[in-house]
Amino acid sequence: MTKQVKLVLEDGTEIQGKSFGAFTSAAGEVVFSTAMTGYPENLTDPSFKGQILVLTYPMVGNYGVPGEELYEYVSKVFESDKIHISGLVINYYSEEHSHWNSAKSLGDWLAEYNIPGIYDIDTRLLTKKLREKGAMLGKIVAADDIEMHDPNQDNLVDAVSIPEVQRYGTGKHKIVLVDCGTKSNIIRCLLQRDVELIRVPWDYDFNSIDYDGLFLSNGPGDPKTCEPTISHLKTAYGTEKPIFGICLGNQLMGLAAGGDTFKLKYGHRSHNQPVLLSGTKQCYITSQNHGFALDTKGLPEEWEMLFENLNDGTCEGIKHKSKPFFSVQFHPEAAGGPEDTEFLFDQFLDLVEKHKAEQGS
Ligand SMILES: NC(=O)CC[C@H](N)C(=O)O
Repeated sequence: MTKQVKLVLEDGTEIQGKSFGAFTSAAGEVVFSTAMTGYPENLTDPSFKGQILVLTYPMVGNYGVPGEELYEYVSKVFESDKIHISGLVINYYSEEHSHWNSAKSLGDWLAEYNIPGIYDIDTRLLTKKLREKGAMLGKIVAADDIEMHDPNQDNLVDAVSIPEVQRYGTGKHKIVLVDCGTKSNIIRCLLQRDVELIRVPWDYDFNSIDYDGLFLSNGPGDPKTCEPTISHLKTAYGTEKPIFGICLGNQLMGLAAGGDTFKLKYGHRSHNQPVLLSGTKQCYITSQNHGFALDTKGLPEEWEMLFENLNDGTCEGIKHKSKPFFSVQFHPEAAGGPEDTEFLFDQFLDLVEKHKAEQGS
């Protein structure tokens, strides 16, 4: 028999729903995503660590969850090796699942990782509330009540990064990937481009490595908790070697440059965020998942805005005016989709190639 559970928000709202996945209580920050597909990718994206995810798309679970498959060293289908959300809130849970690569149901997959799901919730009404009041703390309450918990107080990046250096691939460009909670598709996108990859923990001093290019990954929580990474990045800015950052990586690059970050009211989480390339009329549709943004006002002269969000005018990327350093707030690797901005990986590797040619190496 289906068990009753409730969703409780910090403003006192209580909504009754039905349990699927694990029948357990969980607390976190309640955020919404308007993406229509991609729950296997989203649930395993380490940037969602500590968050209870509300999906506005009304029917969820109907294409099941794929079986694990490897792409060289990392998962081919998921964005990491486990589910990172704290809980899932949906409207209609499809008990039936059918797809060519479906191996299990969404409910069974959540239960495997002891993550609660709640369905029969009017997720669009809930989203309107979150848009009005902003992202809120909340909890899914099963048998036992628990305390609210603000994940942004924790060092979430440390919880999802790797404990020690890992090396992948044998390409001609040596790229250091600073793992603040990297999505697997960043690794796949780099390995498809003639790269030897050195994946290092978030607080590792990568300046001790003789790399050709530096890559800053996405990751969960408040970027200001990444003090060691910001400090190492400041040292890397003293060189001319190419640097590329994505999402949390963009925020860290901005902070290291002297800028500031702030929390957005309810964040950008969807697969259809329009961004404008500065100085052009070229708009790209991008995949996004972030709750903080970079404030460009405080950025020094040598830096400029690279992309702007056309919904709310926030910064979607920055670049250095003379050195090969750039970063984007959206996800060019974009699993699951759209892949329109994947060319940015090629631009990064072109900068690496050019810099090496200039150095005669
Ligand atoms: N996807 C990400 O890297 C998210 C970055 C940061 N944790 C934010 O929410 O803004």
